[in-house]
Amino acid sequence: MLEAVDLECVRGDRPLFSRLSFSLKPGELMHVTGVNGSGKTTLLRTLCGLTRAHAGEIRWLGNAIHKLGDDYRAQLAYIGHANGIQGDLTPVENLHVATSLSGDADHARIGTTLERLGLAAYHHFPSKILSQGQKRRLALARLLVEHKPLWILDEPLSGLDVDSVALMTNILIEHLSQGGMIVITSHQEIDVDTKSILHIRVT
Ligand SMILES: Nc1ncnc2c1ncn2[C@@H]1O[C@H](COP(=O)(O)OP(=O)(O)OP(=O)(O)O)[C@@H](O)[C@H]1O
Repeated sequence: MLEAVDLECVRGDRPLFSRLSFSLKPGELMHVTGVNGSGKTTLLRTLCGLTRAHAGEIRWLGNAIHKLGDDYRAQLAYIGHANGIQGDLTPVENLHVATSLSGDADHARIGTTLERLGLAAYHHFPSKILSQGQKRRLALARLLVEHKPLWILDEPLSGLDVDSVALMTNILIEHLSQGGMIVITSHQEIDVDTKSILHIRVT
């Protein structure tokens, strides 16, 4: 379980949010919403341990994440605004590189994952020739190659066409049905079972 207790974040000298508390259990998705600049990315980066909270604590399975360090980071996959794709490498090579530090990555799944995400035809091409939406799909493919219980996703649906949004939604639902947890920002609705969705708005 992921918990935030009385979290407060400040950027520069501007307070973004304070006294933010929630808990996210296996099989649950938290949809973070808010206007541009309200602090959604800051919240996600703080939950990953990449940005320090001004006050409060984040806990994973009851332990403060700053004490768990790498043991916590090994449990999560973070996909931010940037796709983190190396243009001269093929999609397969990119997935190898992106998941190389994951002890539990299943490289045998790379082929079927690229097929599922509609990228099989680009197997041998450098990734720089992919369109923006295809690059986003390649970035998201990492989720299916690694086996991380916690996905923290910043606008994963941005730039995706209608079919790709539906595909990605199915992937999110599958992860939840396997006991995974998801924290996600999106300016669009996420079509998952309302019983497993928590809404949080930063203002
Ligand atoms: N390194 C930084 N130093 C100072 N201020 C920052 C820094 N990073 C972000 N900010 C400020 O913090 C605020 C929140 O930024 P953040 O990226 O978390 O917002 P957001 O809700 O994700 O926005 P968007 O919907 O536009 O992606 C913004 O006003 C931004 O200018």
